[in-house]
Amino acid sequence: MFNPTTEVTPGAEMIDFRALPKIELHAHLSGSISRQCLHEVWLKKKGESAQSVVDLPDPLIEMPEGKHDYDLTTFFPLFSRYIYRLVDTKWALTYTTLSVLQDFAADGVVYLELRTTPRAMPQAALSKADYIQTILDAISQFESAQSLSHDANPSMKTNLILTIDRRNSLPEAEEVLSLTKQFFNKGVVGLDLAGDPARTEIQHLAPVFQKAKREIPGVGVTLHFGEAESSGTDDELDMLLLWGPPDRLGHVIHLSEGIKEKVIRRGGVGLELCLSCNVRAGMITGDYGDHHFQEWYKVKNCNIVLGTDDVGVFGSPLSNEYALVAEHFGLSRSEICALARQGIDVIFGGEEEKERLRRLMWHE
Ligand SMILES: CNc1ncnc2c1ncn2[C@@H]1O[C@H](COP(=O)(O)O)[C@@H](O)[C@H]1O
Repeated sequence: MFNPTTEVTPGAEMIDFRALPKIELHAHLSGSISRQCLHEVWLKKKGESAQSVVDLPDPLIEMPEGKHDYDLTTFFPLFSRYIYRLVDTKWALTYTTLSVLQDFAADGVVYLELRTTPRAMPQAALSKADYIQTILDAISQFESAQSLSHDANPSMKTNLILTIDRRNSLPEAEEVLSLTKQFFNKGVVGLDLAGDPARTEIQHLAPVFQKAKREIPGVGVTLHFGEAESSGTDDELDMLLLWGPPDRLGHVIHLSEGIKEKVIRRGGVGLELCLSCNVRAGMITGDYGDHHFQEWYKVKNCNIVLGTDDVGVFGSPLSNEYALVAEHFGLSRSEICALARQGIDVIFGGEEEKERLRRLMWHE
């Protein structure tokens, strides 16, 4: 039923990148659904003559396997125009979430923080709170099945981060904050800022992020940071560094030298770097070897965590992200293991989970 993407390239020392225990902290739920899984949802809905798919092409035609060249103008509409029309019932949400969890676990992910934008589904009588509860139930179902299985692989722990979209009005963002409060310590561990970086008017969201840590002690804050030129101005990035303040930053592409210094001076900030997403969506100039991974890798007091962003769209599982780094930046086996372990200190999942990861992640 599930079909994890396979694109693992052997590294210099023949590391089994899939077996390497990995931490994934930057994965958007709806963008992580495989095309095969979307196709299965489409087939079921077609069979039921569901209204939402009457004029909706088959995912395997709309997003053929091998097509990964979405850019920032074609990428965001894919969700509103297409994926959200397929995933619009409780059944589809549960089915696709289970598939995403299965794919990450099969790829050797041992700790996952999935992020998602709470979305009401009025036609299915699902509120935003129901949306979150449905995903949390799927996670519990997956974790119970894992604990019963005789699989020798370490099990994958999953937590949820709720996304505030840059398009959100203040009341909409307040609602995400209050949902975070409602589900905090019940599977939700953090708050994210994401969405189309072309939307540059975001100052109105400041009070929500400033309130987050005050009102929810222990909550994690991660922000998409300098993802595009339009969202990489010093004005925006200086403002974002005051929001929370953030524990982790996503993408970190368009940063002036001054902002880079401020990030470094903070110390211990988690940097969620998504190589294939950035290269395939043309968010950086050049190819993998030109990725800013190489620059940040030299900075010793930040914690780099590789992420897939949207593996269903960009087609590169986390094991492949590690293989790419080994290949393009010449990391040895022990350096790859040390890189994978950098994520431990910046998870939002608590001390006990950090201890579990310290025990099970490879040292070399
Ligand atoms: C280039 N990478 C990215 N940059 C910014 N936002 C992104 C993103 N990839 C995904 N999203 C955000 O996540 C939503 C889909 O997942 P959920 O419905 O929330 O699970 C998208 O609508 C977008 O707002």
